Amino acid sequence: MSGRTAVLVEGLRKTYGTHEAVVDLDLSVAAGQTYGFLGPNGAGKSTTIGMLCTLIRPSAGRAEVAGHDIARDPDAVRRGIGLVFQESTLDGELTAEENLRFQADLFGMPRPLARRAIAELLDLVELTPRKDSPVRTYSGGMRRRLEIARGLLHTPRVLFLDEPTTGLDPQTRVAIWEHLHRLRAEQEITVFLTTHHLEEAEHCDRMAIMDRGQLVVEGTPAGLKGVVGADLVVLRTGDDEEAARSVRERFGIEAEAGADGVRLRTPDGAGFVPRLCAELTVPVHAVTVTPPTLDDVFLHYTGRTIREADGPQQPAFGPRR
Ligand SMILES: Nc1ncnc2c1ncn2[C@@H]1O[C@H](COP(=O)(O)OP(=O)(O)OP(=O)(O)O)[C@@H](O)[C@H]1O
Repeated sequence: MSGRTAVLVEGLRKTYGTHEAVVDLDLSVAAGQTYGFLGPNGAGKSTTIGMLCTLIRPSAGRAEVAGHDIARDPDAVRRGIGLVFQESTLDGELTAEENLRFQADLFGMPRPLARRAIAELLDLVELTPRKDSPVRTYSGGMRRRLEIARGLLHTPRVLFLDEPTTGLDPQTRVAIWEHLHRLRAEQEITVFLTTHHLEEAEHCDRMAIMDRGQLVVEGTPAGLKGVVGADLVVLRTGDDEEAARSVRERFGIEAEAGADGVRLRTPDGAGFVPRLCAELTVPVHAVTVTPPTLDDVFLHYTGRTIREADGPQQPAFGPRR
């Protein structure tokens, strides 16, 4: 593995009985990248992280993380990684500082080094003013920030985050991402995260879409959206049926009149709208142009949206377990 590769995965597989949770996964993550695994519930994201962090034994295949083989040298892998789980594993009765000191002791960090690292990390996640309060008095966002700080305490080369903002409100999600971006700017670290939030995947340098244990497609968020390639244009007109017919006949573009107006897809929506308005003989009241989203990408490759794949019982942004 080259020095610039933080995670290398070859033919990784996990089978539970007859159920294939992860199927022949191949992956390479360059050092210093923020890499996202996007997929619905049950796609195999947590199982993959579990294998990469040496917590779950693969059924087949191999992987190297932070320069070490997960099967041959699990202790070295563990020293090289930080891990933030979906569920909180903080001790609510201890303060932030005590939680971090406990972790530093687990890693056998010398006391003066630990003191310095703890102070710096509490600053990084802006918890210094509350460092002496018991964690049970913290909000969900503060706990998650503390968990991220704890994952970083032993200066890992790769930080794994399993659903870092699940269960947090939208404002707190934004704040967590501000912290992760600052972290990236201040430390040479690879961040590997799982998510089923589309907007979270947008923060990644590269990402993989996973579904039913398989890697569906991999690339940059912009590159993946480029594959879908078409903006969604929605028109409100004086006569939507007539407008849709006109779009089909004059431009040869598939257009449909529905409850929210006339919908069509075209590669350069903003460039197309002036031509469209000039050609249409019916009055145009409103036009919206929406670039492709990662959900369009998921739909393009799997035939369903992430929300459909998550199932109707799942709240869009709430805790799932
Ligand atoms: N210990 C286990 N025993 C049996 N099946 C399991 C086990 N762990 C996971 N699975 C199954 O493997 C599949 C992948 O699960 P995994 O938790 O990796 O998915 P995920 O993409 O992380 O989903 P979520 O976001 O809900 O955690 C699921 O169908 C799950 O039910």
